[in-house]
Amino acid sequence: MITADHSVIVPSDWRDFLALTKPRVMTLVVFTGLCGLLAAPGHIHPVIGAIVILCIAVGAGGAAALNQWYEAEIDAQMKRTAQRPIPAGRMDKTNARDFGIALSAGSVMVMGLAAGWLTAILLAVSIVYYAVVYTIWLKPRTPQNIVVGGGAGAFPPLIGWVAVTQDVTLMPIVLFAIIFMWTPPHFWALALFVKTDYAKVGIPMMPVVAGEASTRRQILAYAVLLAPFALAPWFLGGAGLIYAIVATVLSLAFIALSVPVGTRRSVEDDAMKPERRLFAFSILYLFVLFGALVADRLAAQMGWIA
Ligand code: HEM
Ligand SMILES: CC(C)=CCC/C(C)=C/CC/C(C)=C/COP(=O)(O)OP(=O)(O)O
Repeated sequence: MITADHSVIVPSDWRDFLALTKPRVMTLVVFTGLCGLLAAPGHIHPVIGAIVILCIAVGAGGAAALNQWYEAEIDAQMKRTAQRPIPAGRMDKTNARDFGIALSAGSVMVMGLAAGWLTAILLAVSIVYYAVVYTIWLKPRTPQNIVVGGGAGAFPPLIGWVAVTQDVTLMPIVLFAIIFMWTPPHFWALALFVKTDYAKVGIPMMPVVAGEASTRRQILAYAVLLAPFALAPWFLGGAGLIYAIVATVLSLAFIALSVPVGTRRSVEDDAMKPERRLFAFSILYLFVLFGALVADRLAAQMGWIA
């Protein structure tokens, strides 16, 4: 097929549609949603629970497709993103947009019918937050884009929890806050080693606008601030000792890995090892922390701990 600007589109296959949903990033989104659902007090029918998680995955995937539809031109100019289906010429932009809308609308509808409309509204808010508020409004405008926009990725555990309880209480808000505080160090560590790409396309990421030194200090500050949020489920009585121990160890490790990143003055040619290490650990951190929340809850239910 030849498009209006005379570029040739090779027909897409299912792999391209899957790539539009950013499946690797969404594994953690879905995992935190599942943990929110499993850690919530109360009971949900396993089939409904499975539908809830599927809706989070499909909704997040739809939002990611809309993000790539909107950002196709800038993705084409960045090495990291140039091979995505639209910039690589394997997907027509309109198809990507329609796919994103279908997944987003479909997931919200099914969520509403299966788990209630409060849960569906939260899913809809998170989709609009990522695809519109973050992608269209914040990302091209302010270096605080991911601080505010990161809120979108913080919704899944709240959604999973509310699907069970049908109520927004303090615990799911704390889970939201953990991911909210985690996102800046997660992303800025990466932005430090892919900075030149963002600068090229005029995205005002923190290292480009405020400079490396300031970004590094902020990474360390958020890593320290994250610790009390990570421990909050325990001191609020929503999690027990297993969680407290894991959260303490993870928080100390996260701060320890942020110190060399945050205090670094001259960056010798070492391939940004501390930054890469911190980015990789950020992902492990969230998997293990949310996993510990569920393990703690299961252990309490089994009577293994008080
Ligand atoms: C606005 C906030 C965020 C931004 C800007 C961001 C950005 C990124 C980027 C650019 C990557 C590199 C991989 C890629 O190019 O796809 C990445 C990786 C990743 N992100 Fe984030 N992220 C954000 C929030 C989150 C959230 C909330 C989660 C999940 C809770 C998450 C989970 C992951 C995972 C699991 C990876 C590794 C994917 C892989 O192995 O390739 N991110 N993130
Ligand atoms: C349920 C629901 C809707 C969840 C939303 C999940 C969410 C907001 C995840 C954020 C993670 C993500 C893909 C960031 C990429 O940022 P980017 O798009 O700026 O990165 P890019 O430069 O790779 O395009």
